[in-house]
Amino acid sequence: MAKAQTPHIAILPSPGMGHLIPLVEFAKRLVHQHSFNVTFFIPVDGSPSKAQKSTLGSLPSSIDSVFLPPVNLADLPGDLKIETVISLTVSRSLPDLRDAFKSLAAKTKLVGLVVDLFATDAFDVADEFGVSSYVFFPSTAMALSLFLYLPELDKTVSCEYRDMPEPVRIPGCIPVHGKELLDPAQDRQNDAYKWLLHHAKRYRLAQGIMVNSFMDLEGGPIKALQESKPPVYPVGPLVNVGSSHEPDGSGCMKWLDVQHVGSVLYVSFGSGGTLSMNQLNELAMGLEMSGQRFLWVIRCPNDSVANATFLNIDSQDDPFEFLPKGFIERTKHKGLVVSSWAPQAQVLSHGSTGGFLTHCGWNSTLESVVNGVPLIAWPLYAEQKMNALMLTEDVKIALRPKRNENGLICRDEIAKVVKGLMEGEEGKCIRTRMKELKEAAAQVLGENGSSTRALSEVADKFINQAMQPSRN
Ligand SMILES: O=c1ccn([C@@H]2O[C@H](COP(=O)(O)OP(=O)(O)O[C@H]3O[C@H](CO)[C@@H](O)[C@H](O)[C@H]3O)[C@@H](O)[C@H]2O)c(=O)[nH]1
Repeated sequence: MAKAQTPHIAILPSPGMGHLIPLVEFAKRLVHQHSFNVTFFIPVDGSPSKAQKSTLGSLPSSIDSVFLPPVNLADLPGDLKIETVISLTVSRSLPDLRDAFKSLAAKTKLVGLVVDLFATDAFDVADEFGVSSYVFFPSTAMALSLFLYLPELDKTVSCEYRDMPEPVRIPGCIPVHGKELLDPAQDRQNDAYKWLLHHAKRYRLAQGIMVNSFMDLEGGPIKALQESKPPVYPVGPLVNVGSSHEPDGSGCMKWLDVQHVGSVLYVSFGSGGTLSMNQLNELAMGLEMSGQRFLWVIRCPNDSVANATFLNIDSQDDPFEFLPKGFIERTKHKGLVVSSWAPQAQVLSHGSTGGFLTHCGWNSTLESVVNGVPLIAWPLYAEQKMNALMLTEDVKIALRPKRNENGLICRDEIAKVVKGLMEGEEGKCIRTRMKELKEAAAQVLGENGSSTRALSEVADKFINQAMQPSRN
């Protein structure tokens, strides 16, 4: 049977909503602006989450999604770092990916595989089918610059990066102290670091790397990346824009509708962030003391890790039980607390939202940028400390509360920073800068904007591959 001629792209996201969401936006653009077909292959180690299913369930018919059979991780020790778990989930899915690739290649013109952060092992499968591999980097150009620089840093530095006396000079970026580098770079003996280095080295094998950022936001690292290989395409900000048809089960939107313009601080720690019991308590008290309106997405506390819900957002316990006694009653005229998940894209685009206290996940940051909402930076894990540094010191669109000597952010500090952002002079400057970036973001994504053009260049590369005689 003759093969359909529409070029087809396979996408393999690393596990985690923060990885899936920007890739879905990327896929929508490939389909709407360049008429490709796309199939997502999703590696999992259990049942897909509700959030994954609803994100993938609402896509246009030219974007298909296939959950690969769940891999078994039961033999692994329970204390593995998230980067190791993610990398092993992908590598153990490769036999199933190979089968899925084979059947897709038999019925379509497969012209490219796009993977993200920790899924470079899938390049081998693409190679077997003569398909080119690309990386979509869902985080900052700064983190990408570090990934590409890491093999050299690894060769030249013998101690732990956190013990280096001098800051690390990532090409094109502001200096970063070793202890602020992303989590898996904090312990070079740990498997998570070995995986990080493994993927970082393999990035050089890609035909191109798309990064979810743009010049006005990250000019320094983007310029540096464009001088290196493989070619880097700044295609961002690609963000979940939400849909007014999404159900408002938590009542967030209805509540926002009756608040004053720009008066509400949205508080959320992304798909995986959790606080310790003590920190949760201080945050509740700090929000109350600030006297500001807030919409808080709350999760059950976790005293040992800060990313407890990263791979499983569907919470079993009731997080409200962990709030200070009487908190909900005392703040009922000022705040709304919702459990586990809110329609964030809609919340950030609502006129009543005037600030965002965020863990600095890059999707959350970009969603705030496209809506012009100023930030309070509260990094927890992954590369979030690097993001917070860049947002406060370099781009200057965030305030950052200070931790005390025990690592806790206390209620007084929280109240001060929240007030500062919502009412103070420092908040005004940040708001102005955010508005400029919002306009710049709209421009780069416009018809002749730089990100639209960068995506067209990538699409041309895929089309060129489609013209080559098929090996699949
Ligand atoms: O209640 C919620 C919470 C989150 N989201 C959405 O989930 C995504 C969360 O993404 P992000 O802010 O990037 O956070 P994480 O899920 O924590 O993302 C992981 O992936 C990012 C991209 O690589 C990294 O920047 C982060 O550090 C890493 O933790 C965003 O689109 C949010 O809109 C919701 O819709 N509702």
